[in-house]
Amino acid sequence: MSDNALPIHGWDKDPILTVEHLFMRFGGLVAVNDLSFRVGRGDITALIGPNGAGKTTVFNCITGFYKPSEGRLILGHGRAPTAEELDAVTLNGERGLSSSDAGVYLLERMPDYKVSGEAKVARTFQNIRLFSGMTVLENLMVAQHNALMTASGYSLKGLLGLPSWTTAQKDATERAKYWLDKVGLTERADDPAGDLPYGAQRRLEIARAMCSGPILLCLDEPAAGLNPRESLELNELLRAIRAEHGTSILLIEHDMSVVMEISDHVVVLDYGTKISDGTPEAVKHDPRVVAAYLGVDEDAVEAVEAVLDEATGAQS
Ligand SMILES: Nc1ncnc2c1ncn2[C@@H]1O[C@H](COP(=O)(O)OP(=O)(O)OP(=O)(O)O)[C@@H](O)[C@H]1O
Repeated sequence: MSDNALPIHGWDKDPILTVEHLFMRFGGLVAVNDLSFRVGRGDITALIGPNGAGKTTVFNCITGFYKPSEGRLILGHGRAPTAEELDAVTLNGERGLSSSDAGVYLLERMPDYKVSGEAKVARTFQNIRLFSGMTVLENLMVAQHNALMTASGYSLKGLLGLPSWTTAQKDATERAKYWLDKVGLTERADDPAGDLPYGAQRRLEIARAMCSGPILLCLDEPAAGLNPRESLELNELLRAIRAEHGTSILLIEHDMSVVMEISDHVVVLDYGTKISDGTPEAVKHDPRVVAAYLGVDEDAVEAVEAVLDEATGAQS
């Protein structure tokens, strides 16, 4: 490579998700403005930016809660789709195309339940959305409701107690127990989810998302409201999900220490427009990023400067 050549990043070589020219308009407000970026397969990618930058709107477009005004959202199962496969799906008006070793899905054409069920993209929300009156274990079983309904032939096989149904039910229970253990909540399995402390509810939300077997996990501010010890545990959990399950992770996060600590790739938005895209190291030294945060308020200025100083000090 010559000195002038730009490095080729993993997210460019093997993207699991490619966001192309995404626009989202609410009346006259352009919340997302011609946004393009890639999420690398097996990477932890952070989407950051000041309040109101458009991060949650991007998540809502990716996960089928909003239909984008314009743009293409390409998800590749197994490997990045070839140009021919992509053209075939785009031109024939289909939502997706799958073969034995790969699949390509155009998420902007899919409703939310198909984004989770078929494209295998799971998400958590900025405000916790558990079924607080149900037990911790029941929350994880409900997450697998669609798969269980399919296995039960929409009740008939379940009523008859056919083997395919009993096996599916056993698998769902095992999966729920596995994730309870992973997030350290086995002891609380029979307690109402609403009785858990805040940090445990956040972990349960991640466990619930993982029970649907996603290939891409989208987390909206997973560290919000966590104390420093819980933040460290969250970092470990996300690393384990990536390492042991190969799940790619896209997260929105305001906590810069979490972002800089665990991300492979950071994309920065301001007023709906991408202002920076690169490694955490490159992004944190990008003057456009610092300026965007400095433009928010004094608390943000101090927070950004403190993280920059700490990160720079740690390296020198
Ligand atoms: N359903 C909606 N209708 C109208 N405007 C909306 C809607 N959803 C979001 N917006 C607007 O779009 C812009 C981006 O909002 P969004 O919630 O995506 O930002 P954000 O970066 O996630 O902010 P935060 O960090 O505060 O959560 C804001 O101006 C917001 O008011």
